Parts: sequence; structure tokens; C-alpha cells
Amino acid sequence: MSAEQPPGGGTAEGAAYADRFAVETPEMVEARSRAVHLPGSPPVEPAVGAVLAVLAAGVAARSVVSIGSGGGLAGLWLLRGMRADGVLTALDGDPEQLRAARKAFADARVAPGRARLIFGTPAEVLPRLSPGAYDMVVCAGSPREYAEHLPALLDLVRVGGTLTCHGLLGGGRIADRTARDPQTVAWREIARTVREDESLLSAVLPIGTGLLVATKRG
Ligand SMILES: C[S@@+](CC[C@H](N)C(=O)[O-])C[C@H]1O[C@@H](n2cnc3c(N)ncnc32)[C@H](O)[C@@H]1O
Repeated sequence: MSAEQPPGGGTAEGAAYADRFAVETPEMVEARSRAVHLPGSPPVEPAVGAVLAVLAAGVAARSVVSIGSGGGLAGLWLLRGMRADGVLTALDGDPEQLRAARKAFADARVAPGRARLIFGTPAEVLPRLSPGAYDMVVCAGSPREYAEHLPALLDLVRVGGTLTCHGLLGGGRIADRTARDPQTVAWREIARTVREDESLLSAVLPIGTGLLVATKRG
């Protein structure tokens, strides 16, 4: 294997294929075109959305918490993988993003009982959620916004459940030992905490801007 051909492909063409492979519904395409115009970080790439759906299906998810709903794209993918009676709890601190998520769910005819959209920050909302009651916790956006809540987020996950954090490979700084900006430091802290937690089995998937995944073992 040559240095130009990393394991698994690892090329821009491969990433583009992975995104094309993950076919989005017309409602997802609409939600994406709305979300890219909102301020803040962009929505998950299709390949990442598809992995979220597969992970949700893998744990037969009935309850999922999404930190940073954004315009609802990750939520639509999660709902696709969750059980038909599953409930997604998605929070966001930006009313415009929440409005976009609400529209995305309405356009996709998500039954009102299947999605709870909550305005607030992790600090405000996490104390209202029950520890061990969630099959999956999905974190998006700046790690600085939720790094300090990582223990509480992990507490929400039931044994056998999954935690994901998206974006840690963005800009390639996490692997650069000289990079010391607050965002990269927060990512390193999150990755280290997850990797060193003996109750977790974890991996980094180099899709989109990088997906950290962890399963809670008994
Ligand atoms: C990358 S976007 C989420 C995109 C979403 N995962 C998707 O693919 O559709 C990150 C979101 O986190 C939200 N956010 C950032 N900091 C937050 C905080 N402290 N509390 C609540 N939401 C926050 C932002 O408003 C933004 O909508």
C-alpha cells in the first residue's frame, strides 16, 4: 500500500461517493439547502447522516438526544434509523435553527409525538433529562459548547447505547501537535476522555468532518 493510497481509499473521490451513496429524501435536500444559509456550522454531510441512521437502527433506538439540532438534517437521518415509536429530543440555543428544524420535520411529516424540539443550552436542558434513559446521544457543533458536559452526556446513555460527536477532524488540527487553539484543545479533551473511559468502546470514523463514536458497555 503506497502513502498516496491510505487504507479504505481516503480520497476526495471516495468521500464524494460515500455522500452520493447516502441518498437523501426531497425533504432532506430542502432542509439542507435551508440549513446551509443559517449562521453557524453546516449540517452533517449525507454520509455522516447515513451512519447516524445505521447506528440508531443498530441500537433499536427508542430515545435519542441530539445536542445542537441545527436545521434538523441530522434529526431526519436519526428518525429514519430509529424505531417507528422512537422519540427524538433535540435541543438548540438558536431559535432560527430550531424554527428550521421544526419546518424540516413538518415537511417530512414527522408525527408531533416523535420529536421534541427544545430551546436551550446543554447546561439548561441536561438536568431535565433522565440518566441511563437514552439509546443514543448525538453531539454536533462546537466542542467548546459541550465538552464540560461530557460526563452528564455520557450518563444519559444506557448500557449498550451509543454516543457520537461530529467534527473532530475538521481542519485537520487535532493531529497537529502544535495546534493549541481552544477548539482543538476541546476536541482533544473529548477524544481523550472517551478513549480512556473503560466503560466505553470507541472509534473515530474519518467521514464528513470526523465522527467519534462510542458504545457504553455493561
Ligand atoms: C453543526 S450545527 C448542527 C447541525 C445538525 N447536526 C444537522 O446536521 O442538521 C450546531 C448547532 O449547535 C447549536 N449550538 C451551538 N452551541 C450551542 C449551545 N451552547 N447550546 C445549544 N445549542 C448550541 C447551534 O445553534 C447549531 O444549530
